[in-house]
Amino acid sequence: MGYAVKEIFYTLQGEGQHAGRPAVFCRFALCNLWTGREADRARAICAFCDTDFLGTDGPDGGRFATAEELADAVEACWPAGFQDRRFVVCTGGEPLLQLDAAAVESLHGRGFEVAVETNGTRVPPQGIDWLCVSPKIGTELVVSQGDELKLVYPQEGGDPAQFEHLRFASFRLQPMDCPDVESHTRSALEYCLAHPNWSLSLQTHKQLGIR
Ligand SMILES: C[S@@+](CC[C@H](N)C(=O)[O-])C[C@H]1O[C@@H](n2cnc3c(N)ncnc32)[C@H](O)[C@@H]1O
Ligand SMILES: Nc1nc2[nH]cc(C(=O)O)c2c(=O)[nH]1
Ligand code: SF4
Ligand SMILES: [Mg+2]
Repeated sequence: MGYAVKEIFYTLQGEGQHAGRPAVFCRFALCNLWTGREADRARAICAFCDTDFLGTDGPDGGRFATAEELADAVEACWPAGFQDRRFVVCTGGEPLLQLDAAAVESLHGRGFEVAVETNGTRVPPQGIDWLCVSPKIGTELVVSQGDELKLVYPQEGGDPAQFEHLRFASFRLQPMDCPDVESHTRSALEYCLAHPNWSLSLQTHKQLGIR
């Protein structure tokens, strides 16, 4: 079987509670809510995606036959000589189409804390250290607990209140990046001010001009 990975890179986590923290990003290929092809975007279940996850041709991307090979590739991106506070963010595409307990275990074996960014439509494997769920309106959410619920805002039919009963340690609104991002940022921050159980998540890597 193995793992199809678009790219692996070292950067700062740009979003959510860990924003600013150095991390290796492992971007898995494929998603269940969009093919990744621009021609299909308009009819995709998730049509606002800001990411190219198609194929395995990105920097340090490829097909990894085993969990150990995948973990080797992640470890190779962490600065040499630093053993502590190793952090990997598994994203995509939808990482939970591929990330399994064996991969989490191999990453743990190399000292990585394992974070996942998921759309919440697939059951996560055991052992994940930080679970960030970003629900997409019109899909069935099968993950009802985690560390962070990060809702892209606004989404049609996506009243944040519908998620508040779920067991997440924090709730965040992330302004939808598109030509209207400024007005979306304004409305997200106004929502947070009026509903202080929600916090704002900005995509700081885009402001910083890093990956
Ligand atoms: C590209 S997705 C990959 C992980 C997973 N498929 C998911 O949707 O959570 C990573 C994060 O970017 C967010 N995102 C995607 N497109 C966005 C956009 N146009 N504006 C703001 N956030 C976006 C997603 O909601 C998710 O939190
Ligand atoms: N720097 C940086 N932070 C991120 N946080 C979540 C991302 C993602 O695409 O999942 C992302 C990303 O693509 N880059
Ligand atoms: S679920 Fe995530 S990766 Fe898939 S299309 Fe939506 S934002 Fe992109
Ligand atoms: Mg991104």
